[in-house]
Amino acid sequence: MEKDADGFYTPKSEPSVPPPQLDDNDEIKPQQSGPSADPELISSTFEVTVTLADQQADPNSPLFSAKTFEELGLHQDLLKGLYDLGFSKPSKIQERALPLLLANPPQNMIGQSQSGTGKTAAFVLSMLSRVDFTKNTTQALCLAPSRELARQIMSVVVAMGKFTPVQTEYAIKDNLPKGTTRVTAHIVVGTPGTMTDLLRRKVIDPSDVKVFVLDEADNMLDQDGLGDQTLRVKNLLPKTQPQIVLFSATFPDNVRNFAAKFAPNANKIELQREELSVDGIRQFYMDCKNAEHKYDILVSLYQLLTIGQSIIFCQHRHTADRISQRMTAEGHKVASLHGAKDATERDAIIDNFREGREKVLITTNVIARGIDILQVNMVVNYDLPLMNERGNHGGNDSKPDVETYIHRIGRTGRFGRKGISINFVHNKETWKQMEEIEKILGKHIIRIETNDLDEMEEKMKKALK
Ligand SMILES: Nc1ncnc2c1ncn2[C@@H]1O[C@H](COP(=O)(O)OP(=O)(O)OP(=O)(O)O)[C@@H](O)[C@H]1O
Repeated sequence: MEKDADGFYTPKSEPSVPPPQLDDNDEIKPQQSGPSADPELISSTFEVTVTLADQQADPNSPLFSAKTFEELGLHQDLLKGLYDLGFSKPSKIQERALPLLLANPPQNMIGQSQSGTGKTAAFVLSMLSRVDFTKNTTQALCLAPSRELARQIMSVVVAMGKFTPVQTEYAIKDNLPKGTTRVTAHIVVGTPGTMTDLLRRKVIDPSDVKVFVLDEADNMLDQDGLGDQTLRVKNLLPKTQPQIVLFSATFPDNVRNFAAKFAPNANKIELQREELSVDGIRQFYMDCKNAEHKYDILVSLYQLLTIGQSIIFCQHRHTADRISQRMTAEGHKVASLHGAKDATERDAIIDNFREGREKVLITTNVIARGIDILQVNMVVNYDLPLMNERGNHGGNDSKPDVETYIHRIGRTGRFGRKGISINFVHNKETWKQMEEIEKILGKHIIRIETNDLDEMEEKMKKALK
């Protein structure tokens, strides 16, 4: 199965490739032909070809694995789903996490791996593996911090579960038909507020839940963010606690301890600080004269932003709206997305962007995490992400929010692809914030002149090679 025009994996009535061949031992082999049979080649807009196979064979790459999917103990129907998606070899996190996730008796998991390295498949396969399809009850719950991410995860559940009878349902705002009194789907994916509501109203019966997954777990457990609501969901689950699975690219110290209490006795897969950001993402900065100059620079970048697709991150909704209105009025085609828009509008905006109908998306931290759109080759931090005064994400304090920075730039450079990030700095304070990010990540952020568009284009093209 390939991603459809919306960038989602949706089952087609006719498979795009012939079904996997069963050999004498009933073993499933990866596809040898068909459109999704050559996942090794990734082409970028600059006509550069990256060989995924090289990275998956390099022991230093997060995409490396010494094993095959068959060796990881997955059911044949799930192997078929994987090959149908064009996955031929596991990534490091998949190789390491899956055997631990599937072992019996089930054990909790705290798993960390860089952005775009395949964490979703690891937890989706583990949910699909634990479901007993002969029972029409809810057996796995998955929470994500945004409706956009919940919808994306669901598309992976449906794609990987294509050869199983899995039933799924959303727990996101304005999605269940009015008057629904009972959800019996095997797997429910949603956001914490709506999930709590459906559990409280007994629309979802949690008594058979065997797996509880938190994607972007550090964000979901952050007491200043979604932590309370996530805890509420956990408290509504059966006393015989289900297997708790936490995944993220980042686990800052202040959440790590809480995560260990939330998922006791968990198997842990952790990264070192210097491993946090992906090498394929080249990080740049531009020295703007003042806040207004940032806008001029963004406009002058427009041509480059639309070569592939780009995401522009602002700290506030009103900035995202203001910039997009101004650029639109000046004849540029851009879209804006943030949490103040209603559900239908949000779905339409992200779907248009996935489809490539919009090339530039101006947004807030709402889609900083998890969103997987392979054509995004540029991320701009119009405003650097900042902590709030209590030292948590999403504020206005002077400290940079390094975790959010890692997630934002991770919207590009997915699964071995190349990508570019550009930070706009415009005064001493933002300069210092960027310096701190540089220090913490141990990565050099390269300067690009704001007045030399040709140099800029050259540097960027080179970075994408
Ligand atoms: N084994 C594999 N072979 C080929 N492609 C893969 C494999 N595993 C995952 N992918 C693809 O890699 C991309 C990134 O995967 P995914 O979205 O799961 O990353 P992630 O680790 O969850 O990132 P983030 O931290 O940003 O949420 C997806 O497009 C996915 O389809």
